[in-house]
Amino acid sequence: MRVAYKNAFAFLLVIVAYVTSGKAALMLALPPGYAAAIFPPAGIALAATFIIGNSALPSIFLGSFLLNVWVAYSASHTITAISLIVALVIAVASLLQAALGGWLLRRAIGYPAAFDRTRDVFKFLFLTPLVCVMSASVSVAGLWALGILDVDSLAENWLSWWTGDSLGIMVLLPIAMVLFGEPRPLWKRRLWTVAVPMGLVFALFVLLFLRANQWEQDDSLREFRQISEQSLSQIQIKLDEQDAVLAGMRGLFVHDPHSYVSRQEFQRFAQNILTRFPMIQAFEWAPRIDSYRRPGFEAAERKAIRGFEIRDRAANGHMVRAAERSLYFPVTYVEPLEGNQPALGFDLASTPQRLETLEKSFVKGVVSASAPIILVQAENQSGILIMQSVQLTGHEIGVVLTVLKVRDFIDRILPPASGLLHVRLIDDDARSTIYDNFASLPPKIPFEREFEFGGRHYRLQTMPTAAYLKRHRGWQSWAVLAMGTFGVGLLGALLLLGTGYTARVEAQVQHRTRELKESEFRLKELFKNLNSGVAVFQVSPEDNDFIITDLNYAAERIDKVSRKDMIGKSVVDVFPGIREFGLFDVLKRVWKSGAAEHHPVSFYLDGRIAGWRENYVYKLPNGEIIAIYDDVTQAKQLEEQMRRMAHYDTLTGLPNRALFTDRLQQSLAIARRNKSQLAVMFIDLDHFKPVNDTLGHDVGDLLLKEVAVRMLRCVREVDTISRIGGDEFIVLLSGMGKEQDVMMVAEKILYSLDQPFELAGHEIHISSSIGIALYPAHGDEDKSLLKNADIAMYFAKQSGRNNAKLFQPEMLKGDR
Ligand SMILES: Nc1nc2c(ncn2[C@@H]2O[C@H](COP(=O)(O)OP(=O)(O)OP(=O)(O)O)[C@@H](O)[C@H]2O)c(=O)[nH]1
Repeated sequence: MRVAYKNAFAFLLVIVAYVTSGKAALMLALPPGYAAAIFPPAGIALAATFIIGNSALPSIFLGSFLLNVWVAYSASHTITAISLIVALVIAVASLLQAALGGWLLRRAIGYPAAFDRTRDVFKFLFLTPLVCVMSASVSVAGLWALGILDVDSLAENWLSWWTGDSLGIMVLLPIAMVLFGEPRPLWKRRLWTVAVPMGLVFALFVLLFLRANQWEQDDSLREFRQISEQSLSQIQIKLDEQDAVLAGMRGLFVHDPHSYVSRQEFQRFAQNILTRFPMIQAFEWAPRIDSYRRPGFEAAERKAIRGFEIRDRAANGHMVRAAERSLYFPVTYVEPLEGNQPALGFDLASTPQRLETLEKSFVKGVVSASAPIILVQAENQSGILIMQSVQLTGHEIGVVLTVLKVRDFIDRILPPASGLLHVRLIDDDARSTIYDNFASLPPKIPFEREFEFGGRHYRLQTMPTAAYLKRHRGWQSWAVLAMGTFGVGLLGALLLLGTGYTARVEAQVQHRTRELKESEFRLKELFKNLNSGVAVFQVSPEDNDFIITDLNYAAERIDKVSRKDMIGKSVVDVFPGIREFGLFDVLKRVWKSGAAEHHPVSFYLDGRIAGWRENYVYKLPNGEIIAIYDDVTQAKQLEEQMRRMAHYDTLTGLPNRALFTDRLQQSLAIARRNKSQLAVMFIDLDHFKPVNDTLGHDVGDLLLKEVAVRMLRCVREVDTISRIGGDEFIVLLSGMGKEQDVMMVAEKILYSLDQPFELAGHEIHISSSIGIALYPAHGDEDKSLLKNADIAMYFAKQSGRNNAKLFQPEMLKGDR
């Protein structure tokens, strides 16, 4: 329902816009012909097929047809078959052009169309004149075939048709797009930036055109007015001559010595004048005859003219013997007789118009003209009688008159250039047109003059003929409008490009802004939720400090600070330790060089990791310095623990066997090079098991730890003691070669461990057995030395415990 309503609206709109804009444009057209400088309907039609598609074609056809019927009707006030055919031909041409144009534009540019790229606008400007070849060619050919246009004017008409259509499209299509085109948002915005400026400039050019056209028409009608004035004065001169002629004739009658002018005298006089005034149809003399004189008068005249009698015209038009009246004015003399015979004997008093003229001429005594009458001697055109009363001696009176056949009279006296104008002569008193060769009815009569003759009021109207207008056609105003319209079209193209470019840039800016916002949002979220601390710095104005400009939540958490207390503060003020940890130098270096740096900061308590931070410092393109940092203390502590577990005994903290072996091998390598000696001790606690068994494993552990402490006191720092399992320890005494020295250390250990231990409220007694092997005497590598020390320890156990035994090679044999 909505769609149907919309379609019906579009259908009607196209027709109404087509017809009204077309009529307006043709009013601007140069007469004669169809040369409208701009023909907006062509633009409306193309816009309709471009925007709506081929479904707009019926309304275009109908619009064009109605427009052309209207145009034909307003020129002639009738609708003829030929004007319908002309309208049909032009409608078909318009339809073909709109279909072709719409199809071409949709193919070349596509729809919806933004017209925002130079390429598209050029396509539009190029295709428009090409498409307009269609209607101009079909229409002009059709008008020629129908005989409306002659061959000579074909080129001129084609050109103006084509120009009008092209300019109509160039101006109207952008405006139609602004009003109805897609994409709507873009075209809507172009109302003020494209349509209004184009409309204003176009209106300006139309005003200029109208002004120029006015001047041009005034100019071109100057000759027409001159010829019209000439024609008027010619008519007046010729009429005034009638006056003179009749005065002469009257003189003939008045001054005749016998007071009687014979038929021969009249004939001689009249013939003389007729040769000088050929446009006079007849000269006549009509005396007044009272009814009592009628028989005598008729009898006398019959002597000269056979069958003469006073006559008048019957209702059927035939001349009959006049009825009895008190007086008559019978036409008695007529010159030339030939062609005027029916007038002989005709009673001028028998018709009201003639009688009225007679009376006027007698009353006023001057020449009087009759209203247009149908002559008795020439029924095919109207005539005028011009009468002059004559008073003869005595009571005799009569009239002399000339008879003018109006058409012949005017045709003869109009100037030679009169082919350039149409003339109409009106008898204002009788309200009747007595001469008319107007071809059509102009809306306004361009030349009109009133004049008086013979006591009557006449009006002369003229208008230029088609031939005149063709000769005087001025192209300046047409050129003004055509060039102006072309300029408006180009202006439109430029405005389209400009606004299209702006719209495209705006769209890009919007797109970029959205992308930036999204990216900023992501960064903000990252900044907020990142587990690492992020601090942003700016170098202080003096270049010697850094000001904190931002901190994230993680930084607040790690440094146990709040953002609002930090932002805007100097980094040195807030973190005094930053210089000490070298971080301040890092900030300075990164700020100067721009190269990112990784800077770990750690500090220890009791030889153990107490804090550890990993700092990554970068310089941002805007000069800001950003530090990303993590508190990795826990991870580092865990790492440290793991490392210790790999090399140390977890209970006593002594090196384990792996670390001991490594150190022993290193010491052996040094001893080999230095040709020095070293000693390895194997120590096993005596009676340790009962401690575990009686006091518990925990006390056993405490004892083992205390044993380690005591043993460490018995050796030098360079020596290594290792617990290798249970209650077994091994000792490396590097750089120690003399037996006595080694034995002294062994004794120290034996003594130290033999002392009672006070542990968890218990006094515990243990002792130890020690086996000793020396390098190079008892082995030259770690395994053999440890094995031999173990064997020696076995012997120490065997010999009653709490003693130390030096390895002896004999221990390998024999009983252990
Ligand atoms: N508390 C404790 N006991 C351990 C640990 N490792 C081993 N032991 C125990 O230590 C004892 C060592 O055994 P032995 O050396 O045979 O016992 P001993 O009483 O010292 O015997 P002799 O060396 O022959 O005097 C065993 O009972 C083990 O269970 C430990 O880490 N802590």
